[in-house]
Amino acid sequence: MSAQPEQLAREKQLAADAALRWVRDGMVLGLGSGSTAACFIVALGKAVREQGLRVQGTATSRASEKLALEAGIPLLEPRRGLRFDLTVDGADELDAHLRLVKGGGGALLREKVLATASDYLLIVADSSKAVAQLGRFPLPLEVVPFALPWVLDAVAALGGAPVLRMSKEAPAEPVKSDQENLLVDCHFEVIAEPEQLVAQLQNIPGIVEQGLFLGLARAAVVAKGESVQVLRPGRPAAAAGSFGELP
Ligand SMILES: O=C[C@H](O)[C@H](O)[C@H](O)COP(=O)(O)O
Repeated sequence: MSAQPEQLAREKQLAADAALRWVRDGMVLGLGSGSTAACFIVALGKAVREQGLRVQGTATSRASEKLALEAGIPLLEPRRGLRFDLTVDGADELDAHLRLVKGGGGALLREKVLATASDYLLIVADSSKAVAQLGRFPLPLEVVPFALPWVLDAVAALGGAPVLRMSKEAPAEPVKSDQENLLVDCHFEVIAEPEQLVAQLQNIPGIVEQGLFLGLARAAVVAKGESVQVLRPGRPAAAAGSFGELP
């Protein structure tokens, strides 16, 4: 039976709180997007305000930037040479190799930029995100508006049943990313060969970024019920309390 929304909310909080163990004084952090990353930003802000933790960060979305400012976390603008000791971010799906599907909240481009500029990407997730095989969650793409018709044709030819993401508040309007691009959700159902799919998507002009994150995550903190596990690519899960190597 799948977990109830209240249980998943509790698991997000547990994973986010556990992720604080990766943070060290003086770190430069990438701040992820979505509801689980939001729990982390709030918890981090509390540590900054109440325990004098000194960190700086850059956010992967306007929403996370606003949240971080409200939480009292000093923010850094993008600049040449800026790297992150640690980025903490959520995921829509993760497998045993810590291959990820991201972008359910539309922040995949900035998320991939920061993940790539980070020495350590830590994923925080509730139990619903850990899957045996990627693909049930529709794969998000960020697409330049002019290229949309051809991108839809090309993704359909790959078997991805593309759907333009529409606004929930204004159903006639497409969702725009922070870069004013469109978002397309591709229903593959099963992504058997993620590396091959990435290569195919990278060949389609007009796709600014796609939501498969391969070889980027170093660890994932996944909460299930009241227990928290740490997953590392291809290695057995470690229980909370034996967090193993830190960044
Ligand atoms: O674009 C959004 C991000 O990739 C999120 O990290 C992802 O959608 C997971 O979000 P949530 O923690 O709300 O499930």
